[in-house]
Amino acid sequence: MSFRTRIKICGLTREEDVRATVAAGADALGLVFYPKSPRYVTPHRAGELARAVPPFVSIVGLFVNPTLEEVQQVLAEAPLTVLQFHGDETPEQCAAIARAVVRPFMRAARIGSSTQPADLLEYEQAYRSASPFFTGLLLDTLVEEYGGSGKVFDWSLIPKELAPRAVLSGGLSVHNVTEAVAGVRPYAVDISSGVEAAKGIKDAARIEAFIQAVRLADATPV
Ligand SMILES: O=C(O)c1ccccc1N[C@@H]1O[C@H](COP(=O)(O)O)[C@@H](O)[C@H]1O
Repeated sequence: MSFRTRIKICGLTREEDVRATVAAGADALGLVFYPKSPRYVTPHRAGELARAVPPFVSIVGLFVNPTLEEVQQVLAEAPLTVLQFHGDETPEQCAAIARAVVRPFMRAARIGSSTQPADLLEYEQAYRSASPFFTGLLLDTLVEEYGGSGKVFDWSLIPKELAPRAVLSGGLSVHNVTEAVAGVRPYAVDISSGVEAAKGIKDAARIEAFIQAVRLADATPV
């Protein structure tokens, strides 16, 4: 039996993109609450988009260095399943927010040329020991802006033991995701710019092709 890599499509801003993401078979969709992102949605808009999400599809709220009040404002309007911290949040800050709002969280690890595989295991351990609400690392590329860059990092830096519990992101697309999944075997993949027609505007055909490409890798023997 082959493993089914989980798939998150991030940065949705329109109902039609939510519907296309769900119809294509994604496990999760991401809403961005970082005001400087071209994919930013207000808490109210997030609530509207969430109405198009059926049961068993997770809604991930992406935050960059939020205050507890900002997260609470979103949760007052939109039923987020999981929080994604994608800034400079310490283990203690993530733990405090997650505990206060009673939500599991993922933490982005931004990987650059000087990152060592052991750094990632240490980083994961720091968040794991800080909170029972920590569910895993999301591996992204270190760039000047916080994320959504469409840039790939060196996947060989991912420790073999970390991959099955990590979310792989950063510059994924239909062109490289089969190789990424077959080579890294992550728990999940996450994509934003690679399935866009323009920033914040998703393309249904690209979402579908991306998911097919992941399933192709899932069917490839390890
Ligand atoms: O999407 C954004 O605008 C964004 C803003 C701030 C932090 C993270 C952001 N997106 C996340 O970045 C990674 C990689 O995205 P891409 O596929 O390379 O475009 C992904 O996890 C998004 O959720």
